[in-house]
Parts: sequence; structure tokens; C-alpha cells
Amino acid sequence: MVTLPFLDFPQALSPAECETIVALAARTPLEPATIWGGAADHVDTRTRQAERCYWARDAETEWIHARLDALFAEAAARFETEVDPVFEPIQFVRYGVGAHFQTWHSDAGADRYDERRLSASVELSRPDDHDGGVLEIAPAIGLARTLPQGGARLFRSRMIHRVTPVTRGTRHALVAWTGKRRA
Ligand SMILES: O=C(O)CCC(=O)C(=O)O
Ligand SMILES: [Fe+2]
Repeated sequence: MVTLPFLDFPQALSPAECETIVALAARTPLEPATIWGGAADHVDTRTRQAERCYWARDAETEWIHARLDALFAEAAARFETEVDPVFEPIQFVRYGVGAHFQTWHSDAGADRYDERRLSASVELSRPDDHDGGVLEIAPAIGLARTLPQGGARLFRSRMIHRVTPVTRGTRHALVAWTGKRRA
């Protein structure tokens, strides 16, 4: 039997909820997405080109965090680990034409190996809103996007993954992580 390196929740959010989140992002300034370079975060568009903002847990975003907490709790059981409720800001990402996170990477660098045990990516756009922009998680590469709008894919943060370049349209995604909060 083939075991895929991720767990999908095809209806994690409703299409209306996705639109609410995209509308919230339209009121939030987006900035170029950065990567971790060993000493500091910086922009490197060959590695990653996208615009993003972060949302800490507050009155307006609490419902989103709560939904992610529930998904992470279910995924933690499946991946035989334990996680705390989401404690780092969640990330909204916009990938326009040419945008990508094409470098294979882990979300759990040595500096936060335990704080990031699980990652989640929620597709906020409809599949026909864009071509490319596929989240690939090794070794399951070369697959087309299968999740509908509102579908979430959860995976171990240490698994290398990437997002292929968008060749048409725009892809919006909500990306979050959790693990064990440092004492
Ligand atoms: O856009 C995505 O689905 C995932 C992006 C990603 O891998 C990251 O932000 O670390
Ligand atoms: Fe990532």
C-alpha cells in the first residue's frame, strides 16, 4: 500500500470562509515573503517569490486559528505526535503569475525542530483560478492539485516540500505550523 506523506481535509473550510479570509487579506498590507538564511530572514526571489502577511491570534482571526487547531489535533493523532494549539502567527500567501516557493525546503529548521512538528496549507483559491502553484511534498511529486477551494493538506514540517511557479492567475493559501511550545 502506498502511504502518502500528507493528510488531506478536502472540506476544511467552506468556499465562503475562504473568500472571507481573502477579503481580510485585502485589508492587510502584504510584503515580499522571506526565507531563512541561517542568520536572518531575507528575500531571495530565486528561492521564493510571493507576498504574504502574518496574523497573530486576535478577535478577528480567532475562528481561523480554532479551525486550524482542530485540523492539527486530528493530524497529530494520525502522524503519532503531539502538538499544542497554534502559537505562532499564521501566514496568508499570495502567489501571482511567476510566484513560487520552488526550492525544496523543510519548515522545521534546527532552530525550531520541535516547535514545528506539523505544517498545514489551505487552498483558498479555486483550482481553476490558477495554473501551476502546486504544493508538492516529497516523495509525492509531479501530481496535479487535487484539493478544492477550502481543502487543507497537513504534513510533518520536516518533510521537504515546494510550491511550483504559478503560470496563470493567482493562488492564495493559508499556511500554518504547530508543535510543542518551548517551555
Ligand atoms: O503555499 C503553500 O502551500 C506552502 C508554502 C510553504 O511551503 C511555506 O510557506 O513554508
Ligand atoms: Fe514550507
